[in-house]
Amino acid sequence: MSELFIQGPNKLSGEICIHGAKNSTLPLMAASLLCDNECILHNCPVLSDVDTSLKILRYLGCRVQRSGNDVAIDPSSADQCKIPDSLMREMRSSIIFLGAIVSRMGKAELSFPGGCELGPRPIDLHLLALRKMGVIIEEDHGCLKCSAPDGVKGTCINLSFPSVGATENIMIAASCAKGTTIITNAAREPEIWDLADFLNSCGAKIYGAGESTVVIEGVKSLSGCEHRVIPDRIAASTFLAAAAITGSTLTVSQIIPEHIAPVIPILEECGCHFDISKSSMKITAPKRLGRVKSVRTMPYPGFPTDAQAPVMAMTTLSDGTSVFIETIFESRYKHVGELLRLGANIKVEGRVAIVEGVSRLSGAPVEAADLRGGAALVVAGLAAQGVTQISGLKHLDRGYESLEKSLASLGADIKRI
Ligand SMILES: CC(=O)N[C@H]1[C@@H](OP(=O)(O)OP(=O)(O)OC[C@H]2O[C@@H](n3ccc(=O)[nH]c3=O)[C@H](O)[C@@H]2O)O[C@H](CO)[C@@H](O)[C@@H]1O
Ligand SMILES: C=C(OP(=O)(O)O)C(=O)O
Repeated sequence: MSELFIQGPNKLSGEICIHGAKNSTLPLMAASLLCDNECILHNCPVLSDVDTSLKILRYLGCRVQRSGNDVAIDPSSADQCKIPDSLMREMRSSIIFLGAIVSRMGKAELSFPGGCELGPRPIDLHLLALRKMGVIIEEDHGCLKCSAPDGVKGTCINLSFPSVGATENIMIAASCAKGTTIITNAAREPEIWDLADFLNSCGAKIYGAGESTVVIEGVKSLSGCEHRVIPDRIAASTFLAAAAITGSTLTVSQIIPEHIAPVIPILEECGCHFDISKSSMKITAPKRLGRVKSVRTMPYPGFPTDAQAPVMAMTTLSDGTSVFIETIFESRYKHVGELLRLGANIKVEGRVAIVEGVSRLSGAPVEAADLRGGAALVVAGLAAQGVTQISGLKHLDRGYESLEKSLASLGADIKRI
């Protein structure tokens, strides 16, 4: 298996164009199954999770074609309702196909999804909602056998937690349901808004996406459309953290600055300065970062849990003590043990991590245990003295397109061997 070798420290400079959002692309690909004819998605990142989604769509009988960052999906020939366990295990987003398959085929058969191991990641909210919408779901030895003999029906669903995936599954299932669905305490992440934008372009009637209450009036059918995926706010946040820890000035472009707004005040607190324009921002980092008092992960518009690890890596070289509180996932500190190998000083107590900034990190062999934990190791490695050797790249390849090429183009000494 290949590994990343980073020789640090090195400043970054220039401009990085941010790729399309993984967490938008995947639900959009699932939603395209509902359409009567071809959908074209632009700005799809080249990632292993996108490959997995393409495999699932092919398995279901769709004709799919990828050309660079454009993906064409023709679902008119879809005739299967099962997803094999091996594909379900590849990523969390495989579960988002459930609402789409059962809505289109009247039945679906799949198993529990994979994805980053961040502690328990149940799908009870997805299943509860779909059951309320008239879907019969039998759980048998890890297999979910689902059918909707009378079709999927609109209803009122109050989510006990604003789950991103559950909100997406309900929106997709509800788009062609009989009647109106009202989701209260819905997730408000930008990816929810992007999904609604795509479905509405296909003829759906979704109102309020991005707010806590989303109303979906079921329509008879959806046509295809052309859609551009929104930029990846977590990839952008990762590059900002990388610029900050290396004391760099960097322009991050092809972004929606508003989507990164929850991360900016944390970087400003550390002493970074921002020049923000319509679709880009320039970060200027100080020689030595200050500490950040506390970072609490929260559903959007709070600080994103997906940015916690890269931003924590950034604070390992801060002057002072930074505190992190992870409220979304039970076990999202797997990067801490690896950051300690690089010389960081971090203590974890349950959901709280306390980072005592050190004046120097030194390169060492480390292993990524999950996607954003891997990104944290890259951020730290860019500022560490000597060689940081990172294994476990399959996680990074799920979420960052050509990461080492992008960083090398900005001045980092980084190679994949
Ligand atoms: C592919 C994708 O878009 N992944 C993102 C999505 O994951 P995902 O959609 O899995 O995240 P959720 O918002 O559903 O999960 C948030 C919390 O709700 C809990 N929960 C969720 C569903 C459920 O049925 N029952 C339940 O208890 C989870 O265990 C977790 O503690 O949102 C997360 C939170 O922003 C991000 O970290 C992931 O990058
Ligand atoms: C946790 C993540 O992804 P997934 O939900 O696909 O595991 C992530 O993108 O950080």
